[in-house]
Amino acid sequence: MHALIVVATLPEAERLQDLPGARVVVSGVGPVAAALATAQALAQAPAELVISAGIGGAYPGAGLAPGELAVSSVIVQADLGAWDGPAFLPLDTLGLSVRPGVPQGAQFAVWNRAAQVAQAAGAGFGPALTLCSVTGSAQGAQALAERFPGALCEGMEGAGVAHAALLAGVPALEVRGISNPVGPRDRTAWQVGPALAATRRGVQAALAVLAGPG
Ligand SMILES: O=C(O)c1cccc(C(=O)CC[C@H]2O[C@@H](n3cnc4c(=O)[nH]cnc43)[C@H](O)[C@@H]2O)c1
Repeated sequence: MHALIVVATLPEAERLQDLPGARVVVSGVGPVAAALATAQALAQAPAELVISAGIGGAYPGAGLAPGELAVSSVIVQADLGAWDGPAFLPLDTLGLSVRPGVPQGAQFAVWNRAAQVAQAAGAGFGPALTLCSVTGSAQGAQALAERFPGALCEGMEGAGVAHAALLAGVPALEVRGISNPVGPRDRTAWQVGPALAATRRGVQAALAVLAGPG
């Protein structure tokens, strides 16, 4: 069996397609596209591990510069909940679940060897947040970092992949090569090349851990 690697875009896939033991699927951008593509891919062929991989932003205080790597300790759909004035109420606080009849808030557990992957790759290890839109202000970044202490990075697909993997009974992991700091939008400063290289390093480490002794 192989690992299923789900990426949002073709340039992200092109840097991973030659890796032995990996089946790479391009989902399109966002958690819905990522969940649908993951579910479809797992229905077509089973996988031992599903990896949500790609470029992402690093929160201030995460200690990750562009070109460095984040590996998820937990995957969180950070915008799933309700605003009560200035207060954000997460799904579980509201007594709601993403799975009928089963308590499941917006936090998805990851593969039990995720820490080993982070160590092998020299990556940061912490919560990976998923949002439906790129955060574009210092206040927004600060608020998310406060709401999710220790949050390392943000992307737009991880929780969708993790949700589909959970329903299929397959462990999930997110690896993000850092392209930008989360904060005021400055697309010209994004370091996409180094971020793609870091993403590849993270996927390679995960595949090596998967192939190694359990
Ligand atoms: O703002 C633009 O002009 C622009 C042009 C091309 C692409 C974008 C994106 O936002 C790409 C989103 C894509 O990349 C991931 N990503 C990378 N950095 C972040 C981030 O700081 N916050 C959220 N997502 C990020 C994301 O997973 C998407 O797949 C913008």
